[in-house]
Amino acid sequence: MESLRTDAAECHLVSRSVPVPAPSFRAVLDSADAPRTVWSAPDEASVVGSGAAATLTADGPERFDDIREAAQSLFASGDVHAGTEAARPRLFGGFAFHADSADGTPWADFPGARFVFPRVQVTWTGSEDPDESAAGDGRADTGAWLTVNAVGPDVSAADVESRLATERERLTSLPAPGPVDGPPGVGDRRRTTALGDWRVGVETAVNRIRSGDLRKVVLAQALEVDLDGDLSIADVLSRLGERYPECYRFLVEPEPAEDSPQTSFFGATPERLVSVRGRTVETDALAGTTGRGETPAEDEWLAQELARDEKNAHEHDLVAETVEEQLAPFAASVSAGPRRVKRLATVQHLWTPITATLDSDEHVLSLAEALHPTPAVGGLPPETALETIREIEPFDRGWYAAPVGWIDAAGYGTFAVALRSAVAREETATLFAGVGIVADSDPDREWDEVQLKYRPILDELEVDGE
Ligand SMILES: C=C(O[C@@H]1C=C(C(=O)O)C=C[C@H]1O)C(=O)O
Repeated sequence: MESLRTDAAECHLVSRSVPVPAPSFRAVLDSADAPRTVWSAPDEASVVGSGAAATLTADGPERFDDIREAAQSLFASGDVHAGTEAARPRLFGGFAFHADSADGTPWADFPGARFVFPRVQVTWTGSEDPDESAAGDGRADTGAWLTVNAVGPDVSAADVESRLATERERLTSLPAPGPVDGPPGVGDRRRTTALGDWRVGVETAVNRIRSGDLRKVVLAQALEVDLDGDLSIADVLSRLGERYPECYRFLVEPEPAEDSPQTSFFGATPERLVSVRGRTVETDALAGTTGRGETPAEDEWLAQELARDEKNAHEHDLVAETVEEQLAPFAASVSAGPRRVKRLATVQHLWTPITATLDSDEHVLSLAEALHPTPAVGGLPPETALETIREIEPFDRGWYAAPVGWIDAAGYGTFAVALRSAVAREETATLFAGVGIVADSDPDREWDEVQLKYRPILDELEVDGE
């Protein structure tokens, strides 16, 4: 394709890319400088970012607008030779769940919003693992690009091109990674919410729903675990990619405060909040959950039970209807596919794909702001649900269940809902999981569903049988 190029009289952003033989995802991530970034989505190129050429942060209720404005001014004057669309300048990051994000462990280094324009970026347009992508005819899909970015009043194209040559040398001489490490093992576990307190919380929510103040609320828990060994995020993300190919994988690692250890927020979430490309908007209503069976027949039976179950259907339909309503003011048309079951390695969900055509050009962040939090992670009515969450949950959600993704100069982008995730720091990891509460929710069944939703991450931390 024609190279993507934007020249401006006054250049503050310079970006250069070259095609490279696909390096190993794990080797690239392991050798990346802080702050590291990972984004990998079904049907999209995977990205590892190393360092930051620019970082945008914002706090408070205006954080979506503030990031959008800062991104537009960053992208306004660019000298960009991307070579391919997937390597064009993009900002990667996300938001805190609540507008007034609290500080303190484990979220101390996470502002209300933070986006990184990577200093060095590797973009895989083919497989992330060159060893696994060899086609039957012996030729591998080796689509990958190396990009070097710089931002500032004094940056020169010559400097960026020379850095690109150096980075290319470094990339081609990366040592092959060893075998994927096993999980580190889990020692002590601390729950934010004991079963008794959970029952009281769910009953409070159910009473509020029965009294008519609330229609649905999503209550979450956190589980802090001590790790017995080192956690390799590269290995965890690589294994999550194999087990959950239909999920959105992410890693956010903000610069730590002085002398503090690095905090890493990562996960593999099945839920897309929104993607915008041109005037096409795609989103998913995902809510209503059951487990996986031991056999294909049991799996099928569970899926059918889920599809028939009235409580789950109600929980789900509130999400699908609300998403459609929230998109309506922006859209010439909104259409929802038939409700179906999405089967993942550990759980099955009710899923309605929703698409819309915009009336006029809209920035993806305007749509992300309008949709977040959907009743799949917040509730209905939204304000009462958020108050209920604040009142009942004894911990700060931080970036859990909030939008993570990317934006580009055109205002296109994709955001996922940061579920099936954990925040790791030194020898501990804190996992998060939540469930939708409606009028006939049973606290003990909801408790079991929370435990099921810890599985994707816990499976990557526990040694078999722990
Ligand atoms: C809140 C979570 O998941 C959400 C809640 C679901 C439910 O209540 O059935 C299903 C999928 C997600 O929308 C989570 O995984 O933590």
